[in-house]
Amino acid sequence: MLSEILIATKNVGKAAEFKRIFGEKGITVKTLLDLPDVPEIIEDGKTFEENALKKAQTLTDKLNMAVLADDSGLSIDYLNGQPGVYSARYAGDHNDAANRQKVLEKLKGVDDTNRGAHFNCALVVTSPDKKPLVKVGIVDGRITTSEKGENGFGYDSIFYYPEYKRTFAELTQDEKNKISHRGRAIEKLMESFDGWMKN
Ligand SMILES: O=P(O)(O)OP(=O)(O)OP(=O)(O)OC[C@H]1O[C@@H](n2cnc3c(O)ncnc32)[C@H](O)[C@@H]1O
Ligand SMILES: [Mg+2]
Repeated sequence: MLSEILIATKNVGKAAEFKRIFGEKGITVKTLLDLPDVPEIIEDGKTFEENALKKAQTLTDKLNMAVLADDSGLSIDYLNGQPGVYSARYAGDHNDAANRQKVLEKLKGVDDTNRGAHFNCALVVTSPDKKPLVKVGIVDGRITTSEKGENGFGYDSIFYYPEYKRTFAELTQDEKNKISHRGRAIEKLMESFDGWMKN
């Protein structure tokens, strides 16, 4: 059984979600926030899967251990899938508040039926001499006209989840993890993880 995993992320919000989900399974999570000397990995892939693979494989090769990477983002129908893989840097530097404002600005005056959006998450685990394990998760919602809620991170306060009639930033961490793109991808990952590790 897995007892500790390194997650190739510097994102505090993601790290918190992974810690909670894996913690419940008795798995300790380390992230790049615990390893400040690891150099920046350039995310130049065209898909979430490509980027996640690059983040995980680079660290597996460097550290010779199993690594999980998450690449995720928001795809907006009205913007033909943007910001997509550019979600982190949509408004320039990685600035969550500026990114949200840019989305709200781009959708100004667009009616409710055309505000559909999706959070995507690609998870890749790599380990020395193994084929990578890849799982994806997606959740559908729509973009609000203003920010609502204080929880979560990134685009959560402008992502409305109709089933719960709240934005992701109005959900508790447990509510979000049950239905989020990341929560769904982790669930799928856990189903195959032990078998993959043994192979
Ligand atoms: O690459 P790492 O170090 O993991 O951290 P990052 O923040 O750069 O992460 P990504 O490259 O995957 O970019 C993801 C973007 O999508 C946003 N995002 C991803 N998951 C989210 C979630 O659950 N809620 C809100 N925003 C999310 C996040 O804020 C980033 O702007
Ligand atoms: Mg990134």
